[in-house]
Amino acid sequence: MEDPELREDFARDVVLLKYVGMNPIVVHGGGPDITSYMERLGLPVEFVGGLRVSDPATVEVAKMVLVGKVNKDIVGRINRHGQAAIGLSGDDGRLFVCERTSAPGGQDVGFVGRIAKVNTELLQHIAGDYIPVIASVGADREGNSYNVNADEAAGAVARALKAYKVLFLTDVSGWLADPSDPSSRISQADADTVEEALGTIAGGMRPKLQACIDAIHGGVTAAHIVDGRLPHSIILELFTNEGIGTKIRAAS
Ligand SMILES: Nc1ncnc2c1ncn2[C@@H]1O[C@H](COP(=O)(O)OP(=O)(O)O)[C@@H](O)[C@H]1O
Ligand SMILES: CC(=O)N[C@@H](CCC(=O)OP(=O)(O)O)C(=O)O
Repeated sequence: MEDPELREDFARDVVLLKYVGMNPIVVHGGGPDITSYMERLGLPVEFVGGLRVSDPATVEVAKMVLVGKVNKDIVGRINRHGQAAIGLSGDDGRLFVCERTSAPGGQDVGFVGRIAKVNTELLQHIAGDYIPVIASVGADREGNSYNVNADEAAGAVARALKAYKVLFLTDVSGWLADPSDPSSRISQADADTVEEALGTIAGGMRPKLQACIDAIHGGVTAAHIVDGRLPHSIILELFTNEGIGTKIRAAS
């Protein structure tokens, strides 16, 4: 998603899903953009278990970059391809109620939020006519702002809406049995197998797999991890028999 041409293909594909009668909802992060602005401001960048350590200054940058830059870029592209997109963050219409969370193992990572509640009524209202595009930030009931991992946000939205499917775009070909071997993609797994493996998973794949499990346990039929570097990856995953990434389903 760092490549403008891929972002353009993505927007075109989301519009196509709407045209064929689906109600797509886009939830996005923008970790590399946040990192680049933090570096420009001289702020230290640190991740624990795939989560960015977030002091109040980091949360402020994350909010500015995700809501002001990344969200508007995606909204603009979808609009230009012929469907009206509505940009939202967890703050708008109290879409997300966040709670402070910690990294796996309990390590404090600052103002990193998990999503305790999604305002599904608002989303259902909007998603019938428009394409909601949601930035992964929000606040708690006291008004403290949180940086939310985009996979956690996407999983929570899918679960709350009991979406038919949730797709996670990333920068690898899927869940890899060996992270250093791109050819070791696991094409299908059930949620119990993923749960057993979770303790061994490092980096950004961990919140992604956790979000897949949460979505499946919440009634979502399938969660897919898809290579966002491939043009039209979401169409290929949805409309080909083979699929291109990792598909996770409930244990049968
Ligand atoms: N077993 C694994 N399979 C795939 N990726 C893994 C695995 N373990 C760690 N990773 C790392 O997780 C990263 C994807 O997570 P992340 O960078 O957060 O993705 P995104 O920003 O696309 O949401 C990969 O680029 C890879 O470095
Ligand atoms: C708490 C936390 O880690 N928040 C993420 C939010 C953005 C994100 O998830 O972006 P990607 O989808 O590009 O990884 C961050 O600050 O990077």
